[in-house]
Amino acid sequence: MQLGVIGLGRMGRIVVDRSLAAGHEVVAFDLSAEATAAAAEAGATPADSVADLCERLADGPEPGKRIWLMVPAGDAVDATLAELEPHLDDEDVVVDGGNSHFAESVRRAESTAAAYLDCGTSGGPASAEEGFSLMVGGPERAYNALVPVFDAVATGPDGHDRMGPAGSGHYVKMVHNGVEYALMQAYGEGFELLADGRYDLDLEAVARTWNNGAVIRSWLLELCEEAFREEGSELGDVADHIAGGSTGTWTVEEALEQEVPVPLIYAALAERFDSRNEGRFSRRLANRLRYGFGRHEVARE
Ligand SMILES: NC(=O)C1=CN([C@@H]2O[C@H](COP(=O)(O)OP(=O)(O)OC[C@H]3O[C@@H](n4cnc5c(N)ncnc54)[C@H](O)[C@@H]3O)[C@@H](O)[C@H]2O)C=CC1
Ligand SMILES: O=C(CO)[C@H](O)[C@H](O)COP(=O)(O)O
Repeated sequence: MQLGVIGLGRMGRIVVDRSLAAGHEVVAFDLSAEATAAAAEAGATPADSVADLCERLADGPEPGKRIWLMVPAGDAVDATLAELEPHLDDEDVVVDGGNSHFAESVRRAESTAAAYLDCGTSGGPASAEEGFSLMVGGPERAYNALVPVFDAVATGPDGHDRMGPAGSGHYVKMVHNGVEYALMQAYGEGFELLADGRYDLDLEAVARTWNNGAVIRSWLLELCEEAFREEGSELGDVADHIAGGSTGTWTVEEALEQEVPVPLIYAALAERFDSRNEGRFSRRLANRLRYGFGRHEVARE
């Protein structure tokens, strides 16, 4: 099958490489000429613009174009779709494999001439070898048409499925990320207690032991083991600062709208925000208020 891939960064390159390895033909484009050249070296046909990519796909053996977007979520997706639109018709399928907000995906699906698949992608760059987990939303016909590509990009046939109509793929991925936040927070709290608790522990050994048969074994726990192995039990100079947070924010916003309690996910998100604050105002105020009501000493910087 012939596939166009737009966006050849950490994730898009894996889509290219795994598709090529499965025998698909790939036409690749990135705003970065170096990224496009690197994909060409790996065996893809380079395109020098979105229009050029569409022309090269139009020459393909199967009717209709299949185009996978792996650009940053937000404006880049709309900008790419705006360039694609004059070249699209209802035989074409566009996949957005990035972390787009599900409501944006519904809007995009309604406004493009092509069949639109919103595809939540999990596994990250570490999945280059094994393949991703793909959560796909959109028309069944388009999903079925892309199955050979999904088989290649995912871990295999069990690594992808159609979740439901437009938006549902990115909706499931959004919730997946909320769960990811909560799991990271739970492991973080447990290891913090072990690090600051009664025993002088080798946390890599703890994580390794847990990863071998324990109820709480998981890939995230394997990544904890790797982090302690590479940084040490004290985590070396790793900063007390967590970036990102958009997908967790969306999960909490949606939970509020649906009136579903997600206190663990919210707590993990709040920890992220807190990590970016030096000297939390609320804590400073509480410090001062204890003097107000109890004449307790005010700690000062
Ligand atoms: N890195 C990760 O662990 C994961 C990332 N994602 C999502 O996948 C998407 C891509 O992420 P990454 O590959 O990590 O980002 P990246 O920053 O490594 O790569 C993005 C690529 O898109 C290119 N690009 C940007 N705007 C473009 C445009 N208008 N036309 C053509 N190319 C353009 C950039 O030059 C860059 O090469 C994002 O939505 C991200 O949230 C999803 C799951 C995991
Ligand atoms: O989707 C992911 C993992 O599943 C990506 O790593 C994503 O970039 C995480 O973003 P954030 O931590 O800012 O929500």
